[in-house]
Amino acid sequence: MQLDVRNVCLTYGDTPILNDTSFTLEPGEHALLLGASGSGKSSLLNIICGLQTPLSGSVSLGGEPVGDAVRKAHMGVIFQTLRLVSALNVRANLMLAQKLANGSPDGAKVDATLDQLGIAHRASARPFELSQGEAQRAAIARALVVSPKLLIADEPTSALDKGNTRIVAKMLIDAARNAGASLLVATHDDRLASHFARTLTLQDGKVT
Ligand SMILES: Nc1ncnc2c1ncn2[C@@H]1O[C@H](COP(=O)(O)OP(=O)(O)OP(=O)(O)O)[C@@H](O)[C@H]1O
Repeated sequence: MQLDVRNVCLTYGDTPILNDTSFTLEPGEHALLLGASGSGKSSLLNIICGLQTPLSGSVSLGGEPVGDAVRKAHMGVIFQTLRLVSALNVRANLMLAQKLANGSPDGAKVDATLDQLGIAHRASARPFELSQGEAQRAAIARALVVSPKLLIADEPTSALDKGNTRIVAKMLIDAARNAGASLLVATHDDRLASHFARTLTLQDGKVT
């Protein structure tokens, strides 16, 4: 599904954050969204997910305007703070994501995804019992079990050292490729650029 970001503007109060920003991401394409801290990456991802409304402009996925329904049906999102549900173990977090996406949990897919990401042995653990790396992989698994057409990750490697940064970047790229999903990863970490064929830069409110 093509992601189409069209002439998006956003301000917080009088402060301009996004200034007539446009780009497209083709089906299956992988891109890095690079920008300094505070440049507006998370705000732009929130708008792309339909969690935040821009001042003007539009975002569509596969020709449909984004919103709750499109996000739940077609997007897997890995938030900067992961946002795993602390009352549920890892496996139940993934099942819940499937229920919210299309109402029908698929235990076999959940188990296969945990296995693929190397955390099947932590399926019964609650989020606070996980290491940072395990929690990150659990969040990636949760984004993947809904069979997304677009996988979005916000600063997925901010807490990681160089070795683990490379591992997580490769994990996201492989996972998106296996799922046939497009991938958009936002980061201020330009070390990730070497892993991506395309880099979008967010600067002064514009993506270039
Ligand atoms: N809800 C909000 N109300 C007012 N200002 C906000 C709000 N959310 C973000 N901002 C401000 O807008 C700017 C862009 O924030 P945003 O989180 O989108 O940037 P970012 O590029 O993701 O930053 P980081 O890499 O540090 O996470 C920052 O100056 C931030 O303080």
